[in-house]
Amino acid sequence: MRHGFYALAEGLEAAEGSAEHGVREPAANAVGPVAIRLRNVEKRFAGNQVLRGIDLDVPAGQFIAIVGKSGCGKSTLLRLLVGLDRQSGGSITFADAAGEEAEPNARIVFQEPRLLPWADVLDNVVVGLGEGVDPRTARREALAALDEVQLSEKAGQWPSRLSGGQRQRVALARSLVSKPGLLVLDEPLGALDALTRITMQQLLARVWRELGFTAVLVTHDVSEAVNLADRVIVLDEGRVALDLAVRAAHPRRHGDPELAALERQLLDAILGKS
Ligand SMILES: Nc1ncnc2c1ncn2[C@@H]1O[C@H](COP(=O)(O)OP(=O)(O)OP(=O)(O)O)[C@@H](O)[C@H]1O
Repeated sequence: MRHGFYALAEGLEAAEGSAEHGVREPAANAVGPVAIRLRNVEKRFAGNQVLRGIDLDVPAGQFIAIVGKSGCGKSTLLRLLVGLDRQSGGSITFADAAGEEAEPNARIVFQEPRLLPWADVLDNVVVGLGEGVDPRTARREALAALDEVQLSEKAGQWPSRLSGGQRQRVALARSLVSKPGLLVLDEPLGALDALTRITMQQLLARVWRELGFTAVLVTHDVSEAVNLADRVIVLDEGRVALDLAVRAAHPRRHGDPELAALERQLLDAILGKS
């Protein structure tokens, strides 16, 4: 399946993975948010069954979070969604707002920002557009993406001069610059301190509301999941164990009792009730 995934923009793992290099949608062809449909998705690694019979429908523009114990298959599922790996069975398809099958123009943000140390912040974002874009257009789009993450004043800075949170904002801008229809986030805030993490959650929530892509977030933090997502999926040994709607209005506040009750429900599903 061709995902329209542009590997280089997403860093070294993507470049060495099985994604198809050099395939991308220019920003002008942005598809808009895509709906995702998984049917009976299975994944095995040399006889080790990691994902089992996953059926999931994600409407276009929804923000879902995936939580679960270590090793339950969260990252494996993300890698299938962006085309870095292929399922062993079942199907994954994407559709545009009109319901027509579409390339998702998927991007992924990892826990580590994976910036190019020899390029300044602006050029690190330009990389997200891939090759063949007019340099002036590329610069303009990269500056707009940096503005979106409130980092335009660092455009000429080296990555080594940035804080961890700022580097992760550059990585986010690099993913946003091509106007993805699907943004996949693999523990993107996991390496940040608690306060920076909350600030970044607010930024992510705002960016998602403004740009309207479909988002799939993997996190170990159930509080982060209920603060950001419309819906939280609990994976257990490669199966969907719980599919929980989060209806609280945005902006959400940490400590809100409604969210705390959902957190409790998620922890019970992940750890088992004692
Ligand atoms: N390329 C691979 N080859 C073989 N086994 C793999 C490969 N990738 C993942 N696995 C196995 O699949 C299982 C699920 O891994 P995955 O990384 O998806 O879990 P996870 O839920 O994301 O874990 P964590 O929360 O610790 O990051 C693990 O047992 C892992 O060892």
